[in-house]
Amino acid sequence: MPRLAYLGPEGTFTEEALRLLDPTADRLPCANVSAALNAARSGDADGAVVPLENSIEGAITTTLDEFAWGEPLVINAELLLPVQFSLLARPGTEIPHIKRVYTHPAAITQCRAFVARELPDAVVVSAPSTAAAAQEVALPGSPYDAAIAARIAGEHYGLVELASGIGDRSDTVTRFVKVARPGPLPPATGSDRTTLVVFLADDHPGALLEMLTEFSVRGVNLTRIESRPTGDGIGRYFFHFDFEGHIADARVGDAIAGLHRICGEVRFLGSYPRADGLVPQIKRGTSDSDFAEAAEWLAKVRAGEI
Ligand SMILES: O=C(O)C(=O)C[C@]1(C(=O)O)C=C[C@@H](O)C=C1
Repeated sequence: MPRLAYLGPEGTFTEEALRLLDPTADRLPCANVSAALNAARSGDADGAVVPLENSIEGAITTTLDEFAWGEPLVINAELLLPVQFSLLARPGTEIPHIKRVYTHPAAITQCRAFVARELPDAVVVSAPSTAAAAQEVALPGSPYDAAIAARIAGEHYGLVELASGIGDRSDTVTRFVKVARPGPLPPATGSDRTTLVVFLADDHPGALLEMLTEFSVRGVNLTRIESRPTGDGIGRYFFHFDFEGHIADARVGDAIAGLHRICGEVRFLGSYPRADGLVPQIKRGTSDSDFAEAAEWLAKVRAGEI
């Protein structure tokens, strides 16, 4: 049975995602995303499950940066989890008395309208995770009056639910990924996604356009692009890409090789089945057989046969 590290403690959305991704895995709760990924890197765990992006908040930047800088890890699965938040408190607490709320920063963004409307005077403080917030609020001497977390976290830590479905939108989704140390890749399924981190060789006009061209001319559809600071000064950025297809697909492999030729460093973060099952539209001239036929034709031309 694999042992998977995750953002804990028990009752986080990440735990729910892990249970759905691998129901039989042993679970190793960790204090934060970095600790979960380090457990996978060191071998304390066989892999880890971490949040990557949210339909309201956007990218989880800690995860993006860990993937770019730490010892390499590779994504082998993803999951889209609808997230619903509840306001949880110790028994006897009433909403008008809530002055300090504790929750994960991603939940703060997603419940902004509810907090502004129902808790206008409350201070909202960042917690390492939604379940860590619920666990803390359950302590008798806690400085916090309420937590925003999943209902299940309230049940787990003995809190009462004062309000449910308090997210600004009812259709919020968080995308989670399962990662492991580099090894054999999941086979191509026809409905796959690939993730890369790319560092520029040097800063020059058109550098971003040149990268995008590698995808565009091969008909590779991007599903996420993010720039993140390298830390080397204002204006210094690296890039995170998600796109349709598997590195085993000719158009995808060719685009990645093209980036490798023109960029400073390309870090491959995995090709894995898409959670939404969508099958990409293959643009004319970019299928595997189109690439094979063109390579055959070129070989003949070079051999003087055409
Ligand atoms: O705190 C949790 O429960 C998490 O699993 C983390 C996390 C996130 O990082 O986005 C996951 C889903 C929700 O969007 C809020 C928080």
